[in-house]
Amino acid sequence: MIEIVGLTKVFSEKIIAVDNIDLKINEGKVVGFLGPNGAGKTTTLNMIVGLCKPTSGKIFINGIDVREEPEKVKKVIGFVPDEPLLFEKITGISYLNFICDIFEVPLEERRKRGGWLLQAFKLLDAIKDPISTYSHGMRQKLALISALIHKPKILILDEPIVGLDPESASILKQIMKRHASNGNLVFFTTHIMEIAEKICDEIAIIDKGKIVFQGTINELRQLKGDKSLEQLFLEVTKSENEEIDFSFLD
Ligand SMILES: Nc1ncnc2c1ncn2[C@@H]1O[C@H](COP(=O)(O)OP(=O)(O)OP(=O)(O)O)[C@@H](O)[C@H]1O
Repeated sequence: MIEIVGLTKVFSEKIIAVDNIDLKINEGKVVGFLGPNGAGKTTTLNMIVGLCKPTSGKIFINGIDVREEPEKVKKVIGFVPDEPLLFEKITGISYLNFICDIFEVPLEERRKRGGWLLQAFKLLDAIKDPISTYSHGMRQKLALISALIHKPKILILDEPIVGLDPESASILKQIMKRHASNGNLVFFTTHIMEIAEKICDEIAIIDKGKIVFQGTINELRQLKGDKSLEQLFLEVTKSENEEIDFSFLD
């Protein structure tokens, strides 16, 4: 479980990226984190995984305070940032082995699970090549495989589907759902409403650093009416664009 209490991140006097948010995310669920550009999604994820220090507030992973026992927490987390930084000079397989060593994945397990993941994401042929030769999508897939290889109880993904081809995107969505139904937790950001609608058990919406909704899409519809998720999102974040005069483009 992820429990966030009064979490705030202030970058400067003018930039309050995350403003006193509370969130509770339970295992067994795929939870989408939605919000306009600059709303505070990445900053929140970076604080959860310990890459960014909160100004105030607490984050608990399975009851453990992230700031007090960072190593213990990191062991149960699989994380893919929005722009994964991989070592360019080494091969994909060296990188994957390096990750397996850090997470102490047994040899048999890394062969089986790694082999399955590499095959599913069609990365087997390139795994012995240097990462510097990989396309953007291939890097994304290697980062995803690295995040999944140690069977993390908590999977945190920042815009994981952007950049993947349709087949890989479909496989990732199925893995996310399966991972959650196996009792794990998947928390991910997306701007694509169809993806949220298709795979999320719950969504949390952040706007200008504040949580404006958390619950199921059906609960949001009960509150705001039977509309498309895109329309509901625009209403909740007050970003409807009716005042824009598109005839300018004619
Ligand atoms: N290192 C930083 N220093 C200063 N300001 C930052 C820093 N990182 C993020 N911000 C600011 O914090 C706010 C939240 O940014 P964040 O990246 O968390 O948003 P986001 O919801 O992930 O946006 P997007 O959907 O565009 O990726 C923005 O105003 C951003 O400019």
